[in-house]
Amino acid sequence: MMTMMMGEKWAQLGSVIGSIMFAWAMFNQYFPQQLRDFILKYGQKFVGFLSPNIHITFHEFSGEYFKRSEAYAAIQTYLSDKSSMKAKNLKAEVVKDSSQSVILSMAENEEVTDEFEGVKLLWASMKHAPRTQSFSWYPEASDGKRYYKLTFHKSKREFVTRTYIHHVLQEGKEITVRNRQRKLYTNNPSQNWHGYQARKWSHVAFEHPSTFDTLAMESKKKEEIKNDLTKFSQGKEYYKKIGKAWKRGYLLYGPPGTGKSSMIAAMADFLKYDIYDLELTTVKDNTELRKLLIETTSKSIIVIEDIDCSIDLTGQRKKKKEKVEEEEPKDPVSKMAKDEEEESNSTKVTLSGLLNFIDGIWSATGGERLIIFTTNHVEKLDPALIRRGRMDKHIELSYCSFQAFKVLAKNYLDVDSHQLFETIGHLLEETNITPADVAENLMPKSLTEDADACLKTLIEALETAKEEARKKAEEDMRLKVEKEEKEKQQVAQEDVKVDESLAKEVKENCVEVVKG
Ligand SMILES: Nc1ncnc2c1ncn2[C@@H]1O[C@H](COP(=O)(O)OP(=O)(O)OP(=O)(O)O)[C@@H](O)[C@H]1O
Repeated sequence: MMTMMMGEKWAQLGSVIGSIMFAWAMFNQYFPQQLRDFILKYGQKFVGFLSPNIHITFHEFSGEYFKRSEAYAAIQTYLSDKSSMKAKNLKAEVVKDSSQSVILSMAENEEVTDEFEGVKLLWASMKHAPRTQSFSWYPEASDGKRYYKLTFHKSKREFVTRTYIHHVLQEGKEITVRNRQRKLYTNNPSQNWHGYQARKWSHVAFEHPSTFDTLAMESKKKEEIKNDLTKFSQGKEYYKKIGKAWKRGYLLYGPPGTGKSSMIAAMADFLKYDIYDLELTTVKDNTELRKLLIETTSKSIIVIEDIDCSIDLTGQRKKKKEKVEEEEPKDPVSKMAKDEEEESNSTKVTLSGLLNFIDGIWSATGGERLIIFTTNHVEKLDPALIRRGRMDKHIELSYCSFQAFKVLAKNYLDVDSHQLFETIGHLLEETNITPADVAENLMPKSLTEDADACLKTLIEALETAKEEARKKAEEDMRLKVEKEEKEKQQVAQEDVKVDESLAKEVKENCVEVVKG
Protein backbone atom coordinates (compact mmCIF):
# COMPACT_ATOMS: atom_id res chain seq x y z
CA MET A 1 0.00 0.00 0.00
CA MET A 2 2.74 2.35 1.11
CA THR A 3 4.83 1.45 -1.96
CA MET A 4 1.86 2.15 -4.27
CA MET A 5 1.33 5.62 -2.78
CA MET A 6 5.02 6.42 -3.18
CA GLY A 7 4.91 5.25 -6.78
CA GLU A 8 1.94 7.57 -7.52
CA LYS A 9 3.74 10.52 -5.96
CA TRP A 10 6.85 9.90 -8.12
CA ALA A 11 4.66 9.66 -11.21
CA GLN A 12 2.97 12.99 -10.36
CA LEU A 13 6.33 14.66 -9.72
CA GLY A 14 7.66 13.30 -12.99
CA SER A 15 4.72 14.70 -14.95
CA VAL A 16 5.09 18.12 -13.22
CA ILE A 17 8.79 18.23 -14.13
CA GLY A 18 7.96 17.11 -17.65
CA SER A 19 5.36 19.90 -18.03
CA ILE A 20 7.81 22.53 -16.71
CA MET A 21 10.51 21.40 -19.12
CA PHE A 22 8.02 21.43 -22.00
CA ALA A 23 6.85 24.95 -21.07
CA TRP A 24 10.52 26.12 -20.76
CA ALA A 25 11.35 24.67 -24.19
CA MET A 26 8.27 26.41 -25.73
CA PHE A 27 9.23 29.65 -24.02
CA ASN A 28 12.76 29.50 -25.43
CA GLN A 29 11.64 28.47 -28.90
CA TYR A 30 8.65 30.71 -29.60
CA PHE A 31 9.25 33.84 -27.57
CA PRO A 32 11.58 36.40 -29.16
CA GLN A 33 14.86 37.12 -27.30
CA GLN A 34 13.82 40.64 -26.22
CA LEU A 35 10.53 39.45 -24.80
CA ARG A 36 12.29 36.57 -23.02
CA ASP A 37 14.78 38.99 -21.41
CA PHE A 38 11.93 41.30 -20.41
CA ILE A 39 9.88 38.48 -18.80
CA LEU A 40 12.93 37.06 -17.01
CA LYS A 41 13.99 40.47 -15.69
CA TYR A 42 10.59 41.37 -14.28
CA GLY A 43 9.96 37.79 -13.16
CA GLN A 44 13.14 37.93 -11.09
CA LYS A 45 12.16 41.33 -9.72
CA PHE A 46 8.78 39.97 -8.70
CA VAL A 47 10.32 36.94 -6.98
CA GLY A 48 12.85 39.26 -5.33
CA PHE A 49 10.04 41.45 -4.07
CA LEU A 50 8.41 38.47 -2.39
CA SER A 51 11.67 37.07 -1.01
CA PRO A 52 12.96 38.20 2.40
CA ASN A 53 16.58 37.82 1.16
CA ILE A 54 19.04 40.22 -0.42
CA HIS A 55 21.74 39.17 -2.89
CA ILE A 56 25.05 40.84 -3.67
CA THR A 57 27.22 39.64 -6.52
CA PHE A 58 30.98 40.00 -6.86
CA HIS A 59 32.24 39.41 -10.40
CA GLU A 60 35.70 38.09 -11.16
CA PHE A 61 36.44 40.42 -14.07
CA SER A 62 35.29 43.94 -14.43
CA GLY A 63 35.98 47.06 -16.46
CA GLU A 64 37.02 47.56 -20.03
CA TYR A 65 40.32 45.70 -19.71
CA PHE A 66 38.94 42.76 -17.78
CA LYS A 67 40.99 43.51 -14.73
CA ARG A 68 40.67 40.75 -12.15
CA SER A 69 38.68 42.11 -9.26
CA GLU A 70 40.62 42.34 -5.99
CA ALA A 71 37.39 41.81 -4.06
CA TYR A 72 36.73 38.55 -5.93
CA ALA A 73 40.25 37.31 -5.19
CA ALA A 74 39.93 38.24 -1.50
CA ILE A 75 36.54 36.48 -1.23
CA GLN A 76 37.96 33.40 -2.95
CA THR A 77 40.77 33.25 -0.41
CA TYR A 78 38.42 33.94 2.49
CA LEU A 79 36.06 31.17 1.41
CA SER A 80 38.89 28.76 0.65
CA ASP A 81 39.19 27.63 4.29
CA LYS A 82 35.46 27.32 4.82
CA SER A 83 34.77 25.55 1.55
CA SER A 84 37.57 23.02 2.05
CA MET A 85 35.81 22.02 5.30
CA LYS A 86 32.19 22.19 4.14
CA ALA A 87 31.67 22.18 0.36
CA LYS A 88 31.29 18.88 -1.48
CA ASN A 89 32.62 20.01 -4.85
CA LEU A 90 35.98 21.68 -4.72
CA LYS A 91 38.27 23.11 -7.32
CA ALA A 92 42.07 22.99 -6.95
CA GLU A 93 44.08 25.82 -8.47
CA VAL A 94 47.81 26.38 -8.62
CA VAL A 95 48.35 29.92 -7.42
CA LYS A 96 51.43 31.93 -8.37
CA ASP A 97 53.49 33.43 -5.55
CA SER A 98 51.83 31.37 -2.84
CA SER A 99 53.58 29.19 -0.27
CA GLN A 100 50.81 26.63 -0.70
CA SER A 101 51.17 24.54 -3.83
CA VAL A 102 47.42 24.39 -4.50
CA ILE A 103 44.51 26.47 -3.23
CA LEU A 104 41.12 24.83 -2.87
CA SER A 105 37.99 26.78 -3.65
CA MET A 106 34.32 26.07 -4.22
CA ALA A 107 33.44 24.57 -7.58
CA GLU A 108 30.77 26.34 -9.65
CA ASN A 109 27.22 26.12 -8.31
CA GLU A 110 28.47 25.14 -4.86
CA GLU A 111 27.21 26.87 -1.75
CA VAL A 112 28.74 27.37 1.62
CA THR A 113 27.39 29.04 4.76
CA ASP A 114 29.34 31.44 6.90
CA GLU A 115 28.56 32.79 10.35
CA PHE A 116 29.92 36.10 11.62
CA GLU A 117 28.92 37.75 14.91
CA GLY A 118 25.95 35.39 15.14
CA VAL A 119 24.61 36.23 11.64
CA LYS A 120 24.27 33.45 9.08
CA LEU A 121 25.17 34.17 5.46
CA LEU A 122 25.17 32.10 2.32
CA TRP A 123 27.85 32.24 -0.36
CA ALA A 124 27.38 30.65 -3.76
CA SER A 125 29.92 30.27 -6.52
CA MET A 126 28.26 30.88 -9.90
CA LYS A 127 29.17 31.16 -13.54
CA HIS A 128 27.40 32.79 -16.51
CA ALA A 129 27.91 30.63 -19.59
CA PRO A 130 29.48 32.66 -22.42
CA ARG A 131 26.83 33.72 -24.96
CA THR A 132 29.13 33.62 -27.97
CA GLN A 133 32.47 32.00 -28.54
CA SER A 134 34.76 34.94 -29.12
CA PHE A 135 38.49 35.39 -28.94
CA SER A 136 39.88 37.18 -25.92
CA TRP A 137 43.34 38.05 -24.72
CA TYR A 138 42.11 36.96 -21.30
CA PRO A 139 41.25 33.24 -21.49
CA GLU A 140 39.88 33.28 -17.93
CA ALA A 141 37.44 36.02 -18.85
CA SER A 142 36.22 34.39 -22.07
CA ASP A 143 35.62 31.12 -20.25
CA GLY A 144 32.30 32.40 -18.89
CA LYS A 145 31.95 34.97 -16.13
CA ARG A 146 32.51 33.67 -12.66
CA TYR A 147 31.07 35.43 -9.68
CA TYR A 148 30.22 34.97 -6.02
CA LYS A 149 26.70 35.57 -4.79
CA LEU A 150 26.17 36.54 -1.17
CA THR A 151 22.67 35.98 0.23
CA PHE A 152 21.42 37.27 3.57
CA HIS A 153 18.21 38.31 5.29
CA LYS A 154 17.09 41.85 4.51
CA SER A 155 17.07 42.75 8.22
CA LYS A 156 20.90 42.40 8.15
CA ARG A 157 21.45 44.80 5.26
CA GLU A 158 23.30 47.41 7.29
CA PHE A 159 25.41 44.87 9.19
CA VAL A 160 26.47 43.15 5.98
CA THR A 161 27.23 46.25 3.93
CA ARG A 162 28.99 48.12 6.72
CA THR A 163 30.74 45.39 8.70
CA TYR A 164 30.65 41.92 7.18
CA ILE A 165 31.92 42.70 3.67
CA HIS A 166 34.74 44.78 5.10
CA HIS A 167 35.64 41.85 7.39
CA VAL A 168 35.66 39.36 4.48
CA LEU A 169 37.86 41.54 2.26
CA GLN A 170 40.26 42.37 5.08
CA GLU A 171 40.55 38.76 6.22
CA GLY A 172 40.95 37.54 2.62
CA LYS A 173 43.82 39.97 2.02
CA GLU A 174 45.48 38.98 5.28
CA ILE A 175 45.28 35.27 4.40
CA THR A 176 46.82 36.08 0.99
CA VAL A 177 49.72 37.86 2.70
CA ARG A 178 50.14 34.95 5.14
CA ASN A 179 50.21 32.39 2.33
CA ARG A 180 52.36 34.50 0.05
CA GLN A 181 55.65 32.96 -1.03
CA ARG A 182 58.19 35.23 0.59
CA LYS A 183 61.14 36.42 -1.45
CA LEU A 184 64.76 37.16 -0.83
CA TYR A 185 66.01 40.00 -3.01
CA THR A 186 69.66 40.77 -3.63
CA ASN A 187 71.21 43.67 -5.54
CA ASN A 188 73.64 41.69 -7.67
CA PRO A 189 75.21 43.44 -10.63
CA SER A 190 73.68 42.28 -13.90
CA GLN A 191 74.89 43.17 -17.38
CA ASN A 192 72.37 44.59 -19.80
CA TRP A 193 72.75 44.34 -23.59
CA HIS A 194 74.86 47.50 -23.78
CA GLY A 195 77.34 45.77 -21.51
CA TYR A 196 76.50 48.30 -18.79
CA GLN A 197 76.53 46.91 -15.25
CA ALA A 198 73.00 47.68 -14.10
CA ARG A 199 72.37 47.02 -10.45
CA LYS A 200 68.88 45.96 -9.70
CA TRP A 201 67.09 43.53 -7.46
CA SER A 202 66.89 39.87 -8.37
CA HIS A 203 65.00 37.42 -6.18
CA VAL A 204 64.68 33.81 -5.11
CA ALA A 205 62.09 32.14 -2.88
CA PHE A 206 62.92 32.79 0.74
CA GLU A 207 62.73 29.60 2.76
CA HIS A 208 64.92 30.14 5.80
CA PRO A 209 63.99 27.67 8.58
CA SER A 210 64.62 30.06 11.47
CA THR A 211 61.56 31.24 13.42
CA PHE A 212 61.08 32.81 16.84
CA ASP A 213 60.37 29.30 18.14
CA THR A 214 63.75 28.01 17.01
CA LEU A 215 65.65 31.14 18.07
CA ALA A 216 67.77 30.56 21.16
CA MET A 217 67.14 33.59 23.34
CA GLU A 218 65.58 34.51 26.69
CA SER A 219 61.81 34.24 26.31
CA LYS A 220 61.25 37.69 27.86
CA LYS A 221 63.47 39.34 25.28
CA LYS A 222 61.85 37.35 22.49
CA GLU A 223 58.36 38.44 23.58
CA GLU A 224 59.48 42.05 23.79
CA ILE A 225 60.76 41.96 20.19
CA LYS A 226 57.62 40.20 18.95
CA ASN A 227 55.41 42.80 20.63
CA ASP A 228 57.44 45.59 19.12
CA LEU A 229 57.06 44.08 15.64
CA THR A 230 53.32 43.55 16.08
CA LYS A 231 52.87 47.13 17.25
CA PHE A 232 54.82 48.37 14.25
CA SER A 233 52.94 46.25 11.70
CA GLN A 234 49.59 47.45 13.06
CA GLY A 235 50.70 51.06 13.32
CA LYS A 236 49.50 52.39 9.97
CA GLU A 237 47.12 54.93 11.52
CA TYR A 238 49.63 55.91 14.20
CA TYR A 239 52.41 56.71 11.72
CA LYS A 240 49.91 58.63 9.61
CA LYS A 241 48.80 60.61 12.65
CA ILE A 242 52.32 61.61 13.63
CA GLY A 243 53.22 62.37 10.00
CA LYS A 244 56.17 59.99 9.76
CA ALA A 245 57.20 57.33 7.26
CA TRP A 246 55.90 53.91 8.30
CA LYS A 247 59.33 52.45 9.01
CA ARG A 248 61.34 51.18 11.94
CA GLY A 249 65.06 50.76 12.26
CA TYR A 250 66.73 47.92 14.15
CA LEU A 251 70.38 47.56 14.99
CA LEU A 252 71.41 43.97 15.73
CA TYR A 253 74.84 43.66 17.26
CA GLY A 254 76.92 40.94 18.84
CA PRO A 255 79.82 38.58 18.12
CA PRO A 256 79.69 36.30 15.04
CA GLY A 257 77.48 33.24 15.46
CA THR A 258 75.12 34.73 18.05
CA GLY A 259 72.12 34.64 15.71
CA LYS A 260 71.85 38.02 13.97
CA SER A 261 70.96 36.48 10.60
CA SER A 262 68.70 33.92 12.31
CA MET A 263 66.89 36.78 14.06
CA ILE A 264 66.27 38.57 10.74
CA ALA A 265 64.83 35.38 9.24
CA ALA A 266 62.62 34.92 12.32
CA MET A 267 61.37 38.50 12.00
CA ALA A 268 60.55 37.99 8.31
CA ASP A 269 58.71 34.78 9.16
CA PHE A 270 56.79 36.46 11.99
CA LEU A 271 55.65 39.43 9.88
CA LYS A 272 55.46 37.51 6.58
CA TYR A 273 57.66 40.16 4.96
CA ASP A 274 60.09 39.87 2.06
CA ILE A 275 63.77 40.49 2.61
CA TYR A 276 65.97 42.86 0.60
CA ASP A 277 69.59 42.01 1.31
CA LEU A 278 71.33 45.24 0.36
CA GLU A 279 75.00 44.75 -0.47
CA LEU A 280 76.27 48.31 -0.15
CA THR A 281 79.79 47.60 -1.39
CA THR A 282 78.44 46.96 -4.89
CA VAL A 283 76.37 50.16 -4.97
CA LYS A 284 78.11 52.79 -7.07
CA ASP A 285 76.74 55.98 -5.57
CA ASN A 286 73.88 57.58 -3.69
CA THR A 287 71.81 57.91 -6.88
CA GLU A 288 71.98 54.16 -7.46
CA LEU A 289 71.15 53.53 -3.82
CA ARG A 290 68.13 55.81 -4.02
CA LYS A 291 66.91 53.90 -7.10
CA LEU A 292 67.29 50.56 -5.33
CA LEU A 293 65.42 51.81 -2.28
CA ILE A 294 62.55 53.19 -4.37
CA GLU A 295 62.15 49.75 -5.97
CA THR A 296 61.64 47.97 -2.63
CA THR A 297 58.06 46.97 -2.02
CA SER A 298 55.88 47.42 1.02
CA LYS A 299 55.93 44.74 3.75
CA SER A 300 59.63 44.21 3.49
CA ILE A 301 62.81 44.17 5.54
CA ILE A 302 65.85 45.91 4.12
CA VAL A 303 68.97 44.35 5.58
CA ILE A 304 72.45 45.82 5.56
CA GLU A 305 74.82 43.29 7.13
CA ASP A 306 78.15 44.11 8.73
CA ILE A 307 77.52 47.81 8.38
CA ASP A 308 80.98 48.62 9.77
CA CYS A 309 82.62 46.79 6.85
CA SER A 310 80.40 48.00 4.05
CA ILE A 311 80.26 51.76 4.26
CA ASP A 312 82.12 54.91 5.21
CA LEU A 313 80.80 55.10 8.75
CA THR A 314 81.82 58.63 9.48
CA GLY A 315 80.03 59.91 6.38
CA GLN A 316 80.58 63.40 5.02
CA ARG A 317 81.01 64.99 8.40
CA LYS A 318 84.58 63.81 8.88
CA LYS A 319 85.58 64.82 5.36
CA LYS A 320 84.35 68.35 5.91
CA LYS A 321 86.34 68.59 9.13
CA GLU A 322 89.47 67.31 7.43
CA LYS A 323 88.96 69.76 4.59
CA VAL A 324 89.25 72.72 6.96
CA GLU A 325 92.46 71.38 8.45
CA GLU A 326 94.06 70.47 5.11
CA GLU A 327 96.05 73.05 3.25
CA GLU A 328 94.80 74.09 -0.17
CA PRO A 329 97.43 73.06 -2.85
CA LYS A 330 98.98 76.01 -4.67
CA ASP A 331 99.77 74.57 -8.14
CA PRO A 332 96.78 74.11 -10.55
CA VAL A 333 97.52 70.41 -11.37
CA SER A 334 97.40 69.29 -7.70
CA LYS A 335 94.34 71.49 -7.13
CA MET A 336 92.50 69.81 -10.04
CA ALA A 337 93.46 66.32 -8.79
CA LYS A 338 92.19 67.25 -5.32
CA ASP A 339 88.89 68.59 -6.69
CA GLU A 340 88.38 65.38 -8.69
CA GLU A 341 89.03 63.25 -5.62
CA GLU A 342 86.56 65.30 -3.60
CA GLU A 343 83.92 64.96 -6.27
CA SER A 344 84.31 61.19 -6.41
CA ASN A 345 84.08 61.04 -2.61
CA SER A 346 80.93 63.12 -2.58
CA THR A 347 79.17 60.67 -4.94
CA LYS A 348 80.09 57.61 -2.88
CA VAL A 349 77.49 55.96 -0.66
CA THR A 350 77.62 57.24 2.88
CA LEU A 351 75.71 56.01 5.89
CA SER A 352 74.50 59.48 6.76
CA GLY A 353 73.34 59.88 3.15
CA LEU A 354 71.53 56.56 3.32
CA LEU A 355 69.78 57.37 6.59
CA ASN A 356 68.93 60.87 5.49
CA PHE A 357 67.01 59.96 2.40
CA ILE A 358 65.36 56.76 3.64
CA ASP A 359 62.79 58.96 5.37
CA GLY A 360 62.17 61.08 2.31
CA ILE A 361 61.72 58.22 -0.13
CA TRP A 362 59.58 56.03 2.05
CA SER A 363 57.28 58.80 3.21
CA ALA A 364 56.43 59.32 -0.44
CA THR A 365 56.04 55.69 -1.49
CA GLY A 366 54.02 54.54 1.54
CA GLY A 367 53.79 51.03 2.95
CA GLU A 368 55.63 49.51 5.84
CA ARG A 369 59.33 48.71 5.89
CA LEU A 370 61.84 47.62 8.48
CA ILE A 371 65.47 48.49 8.07
CA ILE A 372 67.96 46.31 9.88
CA PHE A 373 71.67 46.93 10.31
CA THR A 374 73.94 44.28 11.75
CA THR A 375 77.42 44.64 13.13
CA ASN A 376 79.93 42.61 15.10
CA HIS A 377 81.55 45.82 16.37
CA VAL A 378 78.97 48.23 17.71
CA GLU A 379 81.75 50.28 19.33
CA LYS A 380 83.06 51.23 15.87
CA LEU A 381 79.81 52.93 14.85
CA ASP A 382 79.43 56.69 15.10
CA PRO A 383 76.84 57.21 17.89
CA ALA A 384 75.20 60.02 15.91
CA LEU A 385 74.37 57.59 13.13
CA ILE A 386 72.68 54.99 15.31
CA ARG A 387 70.85 57.36 17.62
CA ARG A 388 67.20 56.59 18.44
CA GLY A 389 64.92 57.81 15.72
CA ARG A 390 67.36 56.54 13.13
CA MET A 391 67.86 53.12 14.67
CA ASP A 392 64.79 52.83 16.89
CA LYS A 393 65.68 49.59 18.61
CA HIS A 394 69.09 48.22 19.49
CA ILE A 395 69.15 44.47 20.09
CA GLU A 396 72.19 42.76 21.53
CA LEU A 397 72.68 39.15 20.47
CA SER A 398 75.06 37.67 22.95
CA TYR A 399 76.75 34.48 24.10
CA CYS A 400 74.60 31.48 24.93
CA SER A 401 72.72 31.69 28.22
CA PHE A 402 71.14 28.70 29.97
CA GLN A 403 67.67 29.66 28.72
CA ALA A 404 68.95 29.95 25.16
CA PHE A 405 70.66 26.55 25.54
CA LYS A 406 67.33 25.00 26.62
CA VAL A 407 65.70 26.21 23.37
CA LEU A 408 68.53 24.62 21.37
CA ALA A 409 68.34 21.37 23.37
CA LYS A 410 64.60 21.17 22.67
CA ASN A 411 65.10 21.89 18.95
CA TYR A 412 68.10 19.67 18.33
CA LEU A 413 67.52 16.79 20.76
CA ASP A 414 63.88 17.14 21.72
CA VAL A 415 64.72 17.17 25.44
CA ASP A 416 63.18 19.58 27.96
CA SER A 417 65.22 18.46 30.95
CA HIS A 418 68.16 16.19 31.64
CA GLN A 419 70.46 15.37 34.56
CA LEU A 420 73.38 17.00 32.69
CA PHE A 421 71.54 20.33 32.41
CA GLU A 422 72.80 21.50 35.81
CA THR A 423 76.46 20.98 34.88
CA ILE A 424 75.88 22.70 31.54
CA GLY A 425 74.16 25.62 33.31
CA HIS A 426 77.21 26.18 35.57
CA LEU A 427 79.65 25.90 32.67
CA LEU A 428 77.64 28.38 30.57
CA GLU A 429 77.87 30.92 33.41
CA GLU A 430 81.67 30.60 33.40
CA THR A 431 82.23 30.48 29.62
CA ASN A 432 81.52 32.62 26.59
CA ILE A 433 80.27 30.30 23.87
CA THR A 434 78.09 31.33 20.93
CA PRO A 435 74.71 29.68 20.23
CA ALA A 436 76.22 28.62 16.86
CA ASP A 437 78.93 26.62 18.69
CA VAL A 438 76.40 25.12 21.12
CA ALA A 439 74.16 24.14 18.20
CA GLU A 440 77.10 22.56 16.40
CA ASN A 441 77.90 20.40 19.45
CA LEU A 442 74.29 19.38 20.01
CA MET A 443 73.89 18.07 16.50
CA PRO A 444 74.15 14.24 16.49
CA LYS A 445 77.18 13.21 14.42
CA SER A 446 75.87 9.72 13.66
CA LEU A 447 72.57 7.85 13.71
CA THR A 448 73.53 6.09 16.93
CA GLU A 449 74.42 9.24 18.87
CA ASP A 450 71.65 10.01 21.36
CA ALA A 451 70.85 13.06 23.53
CA ASP A 452 73.12 11.80 26.32
CA ALA A 453 76.13 11.59 24.04
CA CYS A 454 75.45 15.00 22.45
CA LEU A 455 75.14 16.69 25.85
CA LYS A 456 78.42 15.08 26.95
CA THR A 457 80.08 16.38 23.75
CA LEU A 458 78.80 19.85 24.62
CA ILE A 459 80.18 19.56 28.18
CA GLU A 460 83.59 18.64 26.77
CA ALA A 461 83.44 21.62 24.39
CA LEU A 462 82.46 23.92 27.26
CA GLU A 463 85.29 22.63 29.44
CA THR A 464 87.78 23.09 26.60
CA ALA A 465 86.46 26.62 25.99
CA LYS A 466 86.72 27.35 29.73
CA GLU A 467 90.29 26.06 29.84
CA GLU A 468 91.24 28.05 26.74
CA ALA A 469 89.66 31.18 28.21
CA ARG A 470 91.64 30.63 31.45
CA LYS A 471 94.88 30.20 29.52
CA LYS A 472 94.11 33.27 27.41
CA ALA A 473 93.36 35.33 30.52
CA GLU A 474 96.69 34.18 32.04
CA GLU A 475 98.55 34.98 28.84
CA ASP A 476 96.86 38.40 28.62
CA MET A 477 97.84 39.08 32.23
CA ARG A 478 101.43 38.00 31.55
CA LEU A 479 101.62 40.23 28.48
CA LYS A 480 100.12 43.14 30.43
CA VAL A 481 102.64 42.77 33.26
CA GLU A 482 105.46 42.43 30.70
CA LYS A 483 104.29 45.58 28.92
CA GLU A 484 104.05 47.54 32.18
CA GLU A 485 107.52 46.31 33.15
CA LYS A 486 108.94 47.41 29.80
CA GLU A 487 107.29 50.81 30.10
CA LYS A 488 108.74 51.22 33.60
CA GLN A 489 112.21 50.30 32.32
CA GLN A 490 111.85 52.74 29.44
CA VAL A 491 110.86 55.54 31.82
CA ALA A 492 113.80 54.68 34.10
CA GLN A 493 116.21 54.69 31.14
CA GLU A 494 114.86 58.04 29.97
CA ASP A 495 115.25 59.41 33.53
CA VAL A 496 118.91 58.27 33.54
CA LYS A 497 119.45 59.93 30.15
CA VAL A 498 117.88 63.18 31.40
CA ASP A 499 120.03 63.06 34.57
CA GLU A 500 123.17 62.46 32.51
CA SER A 501 122.49 65.34 30.11
CA LEU A 502 121.61 67.63 33.03
CA ALA A 503 124.85 66.69 34.78
CA LYS A 504 126.75 67.35 31.54
CA GLU A 505 125.08 70.73 31.14
CA VAL A 506 125.83 71.72 34.75
CA LYS A 507 129.47 70.61 34.32
CA GLU A 508 129.86 72.66 31.14
CA ASN A 509 128.31 75.73 32.78
CA CYS A 510 130.67 75.37 35.75
CA VAL A 511 133.73 75.19 33.43
CA GLU A 512 132.57 78.34 31.65
CA VAL A 513 132.09 80.16 34.98
CA VAL A 514 135.59 79.14 36.11
CA LYS A 515 137.05 80.29 32.77
CA GLY A 516 135.15 83.56 32.97
N1 LIG B 1 70.35 32.57 18.74
C1 LIG B 1 70.37 31.50 17.94
N2 LIG B 1 69.32 30.66 17.93
C2 LIG B 1 69.32 29.58 17.14
N3 LIG B 1 70.34 29.22 16.35
C3 LIG B 1 71.40 30.01 16.34
C4 LIG B 1 71.47 31.19 17.13
N4 LIG B 1 72.65 31.78 16.91
C5 LIG B 1 73.30 31.02 16.03
N5 LIG B 1 72.57 29.95 15.67
C6 LIG B 1 72.96 28.89 14.73
O1 LIG B 1 74.24 29.25 14.21
C7 LIG B 1 74.21 29.49 12.81
C8 LIG B 1 74.90 30.82 12.51
O2 LIG B 1 74.15 31.88 13.13
P1 LIG B 1 73.84 33.28 12.43
O3 LIG B 1 74.33 33.28 11.03
O4 LIG B 1 72.43 33.63 12.67
O5 LIG B 1 74.79 34.20 13.32
P2 LIG B 1 75.27 35.67 13.04
O6 LIG B 1 75.31 36.35 14.36
O7 LIG B 1 74.45 36.29 11.98
O8 LIG B 1 76.74 35.45 12.52
P3 LIG B 1 77.62 36.41 11.57
O9 LIG B 1 77.85 37.68 12.30
O10 LIG B 1 78.87 35.60 11.37
O11 LIG B 1 76.84 36.58 10.31
C9 LIG B 1 72.75 29.52 12.43
O12 LIG B 1 72.55 28.88 11.21
C10 LIG B 1 72.06 28.78 13.54
O13 LIG B 1 71.98 27.42 13.22
